[in-house]
Amino acid sequence: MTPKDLKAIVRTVPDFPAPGVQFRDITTLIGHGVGFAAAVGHLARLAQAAGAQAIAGMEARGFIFGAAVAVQLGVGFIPVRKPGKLPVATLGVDYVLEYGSDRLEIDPGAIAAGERVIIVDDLIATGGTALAAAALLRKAGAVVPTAIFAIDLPDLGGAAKLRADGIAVDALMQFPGD
Ligand SMILES: O=P(O)(O)OC[C@H]1O[C@H](OP(=O)(O)OP(=O)(O)O)[C@H](O)[C@@H]1O
Ligand SMILES: Nc1ncnc2[nH]cnc12
Repeated sequence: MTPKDLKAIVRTVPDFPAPGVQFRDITTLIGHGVGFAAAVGHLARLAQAAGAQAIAGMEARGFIFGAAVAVQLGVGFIPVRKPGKLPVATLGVDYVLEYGSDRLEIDPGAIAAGERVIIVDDLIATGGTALAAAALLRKAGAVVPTAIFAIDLPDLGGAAKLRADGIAVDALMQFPGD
């Protein structure tokens, strides 16, 4: 299936989780066996082209795509977690979302110095989550050249912010758009 076919499977839910937000829901995409496999295949090709030595994914939706991509490439997966979940001393950062704020944490021991880590997530909106993840991974010694998303919401400016921070951005589809 092409990225355009995949876009037709993503569900849009208006006014969730707050009035005015068009929620781009991947539940319908990952529930479609052929579509999910195709999405992971496209993301894995992009991550391989970026020279992935490891994949990092953000809890929770980033785990779905990131872990699948890591398995497909035969590289390790680094979980970027919501607060209080990791059983070791963590590196953490607070960040702002399209509809709230949160905190991300990683185990710094999960990253080898100079390792080329590619970020994979379901969606980029304001870029707050991906920038926070990149900052954490870099602090732990990783090189973060590229971030890859199933969905980009370019009007919210996240991809542009990542590029300004020196991170290449790839996505399978954009909303709104063709
Ligand atoms: O570019 P941003 O404005 O930071 O938004 C994108 C992030 O928002 C969503 O996660 P969310 O924090 O809603 O958590 P979830 O994966 O647990 O649903 C999505 O999965 C991205 O990680
Ligand atoms: N509009 C949106 N749809 C789905 N997930 C999101 N995360 C941040 N903004 C989002």
